[in-house]
Amino acid sequence: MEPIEENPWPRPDSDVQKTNVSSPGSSGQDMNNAVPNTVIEKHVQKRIFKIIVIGDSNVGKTCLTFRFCGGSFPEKTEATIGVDFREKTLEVEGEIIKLQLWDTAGQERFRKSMVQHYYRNVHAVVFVYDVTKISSFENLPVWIEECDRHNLGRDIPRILVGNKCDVKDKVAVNTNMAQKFADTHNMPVFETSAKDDAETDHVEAIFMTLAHKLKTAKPLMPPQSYGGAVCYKTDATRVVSINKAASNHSGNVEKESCSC
Ligand SMILES: Nc1nc2c(ncn2[C@@H]2O[C@H](COP(=O)(O)OP(=O)(O)OP(=O)(O)O)[C@@H](O)[C@H]2O)c(=O)[nH]1
Repeated sequence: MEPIEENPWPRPDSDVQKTNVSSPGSSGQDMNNAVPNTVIEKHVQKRIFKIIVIGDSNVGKTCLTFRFCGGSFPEKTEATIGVDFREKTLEVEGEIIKLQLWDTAGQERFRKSMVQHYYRNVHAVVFVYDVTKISSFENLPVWIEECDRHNLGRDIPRILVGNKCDVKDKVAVNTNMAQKFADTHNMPVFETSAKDDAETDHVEAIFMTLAHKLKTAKPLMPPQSYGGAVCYKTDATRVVSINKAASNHSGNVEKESCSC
């Protein structure tokens, strides 16, 4: 028997719960009396938020995103070429949302042709510096400038993360400096370590803070698709219709996507 689809638009990013419903006493061998298993697929629509993670090479962008999405510190990393994607689905105040983290290359030579793509339809930005390397902190204005150059609205949530706090004897950027900079640029600052297992919850909390901001943020974007994912417009009307579909599984949500 064909699967019953409650939502006519299966999407690569949808959560699919498969429930096998079989009749008690049925046997796969007696096909006349058997009630074959029916697979009910429930596709839960969810909002996807694109977050770009930027900062100098070697500050730990890959490790931070890996820690958040994978729950561990990668044993070995190599310089990111272009961009890597990591995703995590979260429940925020009753709504299932997906954070799509774009781990961008810090090295100029690995960024060149990709930069336009990073900045398209961004919902939030994470600036990362290395607390043990002053130059990575001093370069932050360059990264902010790059955001401005690509017309990233000032209303888009931004956070600052000082990484590698586990290397306590080599701290070159103290908390006061970081806080002052963050205040000037109107964003919260977090100091953490992707490496230290004891900081796992803290890394999680940082991204959760962002997720909360995004959930309550004012709608900005038309629906877009990229990398196989579909991102929905976050205007109030849209949110209502997505939430409704998610809660009653009626599936009658207009699917929108575009190429960008
Ligand atoms: N001690 C310590 N080392 C870290 C931490 N995070 C990352 N590293 C190390 O820093 C180096 C660079 O980490 P990556 O995550 O690859 O840095 P990146 O910012 O993604 O670098 P690019 O891809 O070149 O932009 C690696 O050797 C990591 O093991 C941390 O919290 N503490």
